Amino acid sequence: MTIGPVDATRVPRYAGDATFARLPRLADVPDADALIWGVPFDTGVSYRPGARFGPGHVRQSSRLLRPYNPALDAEPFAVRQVADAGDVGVNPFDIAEAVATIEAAATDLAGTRRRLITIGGDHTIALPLLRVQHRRHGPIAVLHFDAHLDTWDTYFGAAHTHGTPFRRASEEGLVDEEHSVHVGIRGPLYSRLDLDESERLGFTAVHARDFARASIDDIINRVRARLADRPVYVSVDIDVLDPGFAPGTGTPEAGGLSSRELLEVLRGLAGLNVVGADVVEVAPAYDHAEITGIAAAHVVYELLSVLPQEER
Ligand SMILES: N=C(N)NCCCC(=O)O
Ligand SMILES: [Zn+2]
Ligand SMILES: [Zn+2]
Repeated sequence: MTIGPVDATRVPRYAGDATFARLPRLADVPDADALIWGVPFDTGVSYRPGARFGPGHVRQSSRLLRPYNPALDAEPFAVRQVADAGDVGVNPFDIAEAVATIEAAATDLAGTRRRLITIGGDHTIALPLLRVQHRRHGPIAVLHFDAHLDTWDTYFGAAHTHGTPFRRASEEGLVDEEHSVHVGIRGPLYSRLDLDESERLGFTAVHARDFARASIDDIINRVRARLADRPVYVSVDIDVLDPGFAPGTGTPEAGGLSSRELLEVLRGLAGLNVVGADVVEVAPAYDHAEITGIAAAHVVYELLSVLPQEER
């Protein structure tokens, strides 16, 4: 038996602590197979700040989630123990120190077998999270949902920013270069070389405009063929969604995915070896009516729903 969320038929959803989905805290369970935790860090942003408030906002927006997922016939909180591990305290004034702190905290939390779903924070945090996965699994098939490539080199000379984590990860050998893919890419680039560079670093791309022509099943097939049977890390930048579906983010780009499209592609990952995930770039100051927070909460819920069953 797992300890699940607070029962919403007994305690109204709006009452009490906002852990993710009203799940127990890590300290309140004997052990956990999967953890939701927050990394409130946004010193790596190039435009609108505020993703440091993402974890609290996504938790607040997750109060309405229910235990049964009909789309996958799944009970994500019953088949494994899921707990909320709270937030890590990171230095907002020193990016290198923050990256090291995140790596150490993720290593501790993951232990030898727990799967981590991390709520950001800006996209800088994907680098230390991928280092932890690489130590456990070797090169990782990265499934990266984003409007942006995030394979740029530096900003103002800074190597660790939210536009550069996947270049650093590829340079460090963390990325399985035969099995990684961006989904949702769109918008103006600095140069046509940006796309070539991203391919050289190991990423193919499903562009946002492909969703206008291909079916969701075609897209899922393309993604699954690329990921094959490798350990998969899923990094979801909420700006992969159209600004109409996710206004609360720092670098919005027109012409993105609908929430329905993103959730369907995530459901299409069932059966793959998803070893961990993050959901980043939720900046509540630009959100309205929790639109972005609710989308992010559902993304986390679908990710939990496709995690492989643990052997306990
Ligand atoms: N990772 C996110 N959300 N954005 C990267 C944008 C980098 C730029 O300002 O060109
Ligand atoms: Zn982005
Ligand atoms: Zn990003």
